[in-house]
Amino acid sequence: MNRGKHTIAGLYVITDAHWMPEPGFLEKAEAALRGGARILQYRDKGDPLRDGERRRQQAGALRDLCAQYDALFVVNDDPELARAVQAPALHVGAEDAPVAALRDAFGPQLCIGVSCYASLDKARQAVRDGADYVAFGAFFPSPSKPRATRVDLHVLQTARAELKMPLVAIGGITEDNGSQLIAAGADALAVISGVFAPPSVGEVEQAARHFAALFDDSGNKSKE
Ligand SMILES: Cc1ncc(COP(=O)(O)OP(=O)(O)O)c(N)n1
Ligand SMILES: Cc1ncsc1CCOP(=O)(O)O
Ligand SMILES: [Mg+2]
Repeated sequence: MNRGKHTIAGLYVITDAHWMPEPGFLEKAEAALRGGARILQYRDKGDPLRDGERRRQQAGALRDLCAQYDALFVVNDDPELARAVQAPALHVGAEDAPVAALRDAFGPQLCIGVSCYASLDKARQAVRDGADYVAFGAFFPSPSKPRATRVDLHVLQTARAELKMPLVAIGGITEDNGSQLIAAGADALAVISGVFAPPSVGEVEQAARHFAALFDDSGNKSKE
């Protein structure tokens, strides 16, 4: 499905300050885009007030990078930051602003993604409230968020059968286990450590390339 000119499909990478320390943060992000990531989320768990300037700088740089690679840029959690850098997309979860209020405040142009964990009811509500995609997970143990709710594959299969909405899978996704999520109905795989844990930009690009190839092998789901 499209929001503007972007399709919610393919490799969806999420930044992480632990795996992407400065210096080198932007270089790793660009390596993932070079490797074929179609969506990039800026996820920074710093304090929006204390770290505001750094967050605006990093988000602005990532927005420009995504435009250069024709990838969708997503801000996590923070509607003010999304507005400040004119991000085309925002991702929210249970502790963040409600989708209906965001849709009212931002209008139809903003792409809004919603975390639904293991809950089909949350996904149904998100669809009613105007979400553009829903995310389920964690499907596997996550090195980046070890306490994340675990989700069974059948939740994704049921969502696929019921919802006419792009589905994103997240949590402990690797080059080895990703294809079963695509087979179960995921349109996009959201990945942190599987792409960004390797120390060098060359390895990050290579990891992204391997994830992106999972979509080519499964009927070109990443293409229109
Ligand atoms: C694509 C995607 N899916 C899920 C999440 C998790 O969102 P949330 O539950 O709000 O947790 P935090 O990421 O904010 O810690 C996500 N960010 N992206
Ligand atoms: C933000 C988030 N929400 C559920 S799992 C997760 C982290 C995913 O990171 P990784 O790909 O390293 O498991
Ligand atoms: Mg959140």
